Amino acid sequence: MLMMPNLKYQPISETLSSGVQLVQKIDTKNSPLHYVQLKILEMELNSSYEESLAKQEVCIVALTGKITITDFTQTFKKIGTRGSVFEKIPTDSVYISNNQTFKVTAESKAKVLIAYSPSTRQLPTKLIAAKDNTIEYRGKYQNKRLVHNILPDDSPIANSLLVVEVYTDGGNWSSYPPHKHDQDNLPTESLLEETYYHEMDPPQGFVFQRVYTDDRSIDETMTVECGEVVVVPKGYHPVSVPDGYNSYYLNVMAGPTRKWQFHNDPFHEWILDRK
Ligand SMILES: O=C(O)C[C@@H](O)[C@H](O)C(=O)CO
Repeated sequence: MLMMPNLKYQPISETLSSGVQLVQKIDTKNSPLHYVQLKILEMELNSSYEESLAKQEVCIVALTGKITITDFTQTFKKIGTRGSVFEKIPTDSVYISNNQTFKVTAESKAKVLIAYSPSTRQLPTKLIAAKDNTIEYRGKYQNKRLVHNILPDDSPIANSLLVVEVYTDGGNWSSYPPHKHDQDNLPTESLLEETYYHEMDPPQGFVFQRVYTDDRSIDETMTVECGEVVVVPKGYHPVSVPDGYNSYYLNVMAGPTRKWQFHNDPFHEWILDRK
């Protein structure tokens, strides 16, 4: 019998050092993913987190609060723009390439997301300022969403990582109509694994996320609560948001080629053609 992989991760609470809590950790050991890894840290004022990278690049996102990030050559002081992700304004991030050491220091209470992907080609460290995020309004009817592109596939900053924030208001659907990107078959489709870090406003809210493949070897419909992560090793991955609650999620994607070329589920693609 085929075992369905674990796709949903509840928050954890692991003290890494004084004032630094690890609240999410997705890696190749606890998930079915090979290209995407993730850590989320909750940091108290003046606490710090240091890590030496091997063959991985990172994108460090100041989800909330102010932080200083250094790779010990360049330092980006007091970056981060918001007290809550639901202020719906872009934030600052920093890209750091493989084989480097970085340190994050909290200049206020802060929540920090670190996205990882395998990398062996050194690239310059870069600040991805809030003002450099491209903002997109996608969809119509109950399929509207707001997108902040932090590391889109036309950005030359990273080797593999793609990072995007998506806001979906109550009563709407996003990552919809359902699409997938699990075939390394460009220009038709790219292979990108994906993670969803979810928050809801107000925080007692929930969303539904389905992950399914054409052959239904994966077909999971999950109730997802604030702070949880859903991983998408393959398959379609739509999200629906109940009335009264607004949804935020941050997607990290990576795969063998840094191109987001998705394939819509042909049964539901007609949704796009409505007048
Ligand atoms: O447009 C959306 O609804 C967001 C999705 O595209 C999301 O970023 C994703 O599924 C990427 O594959």
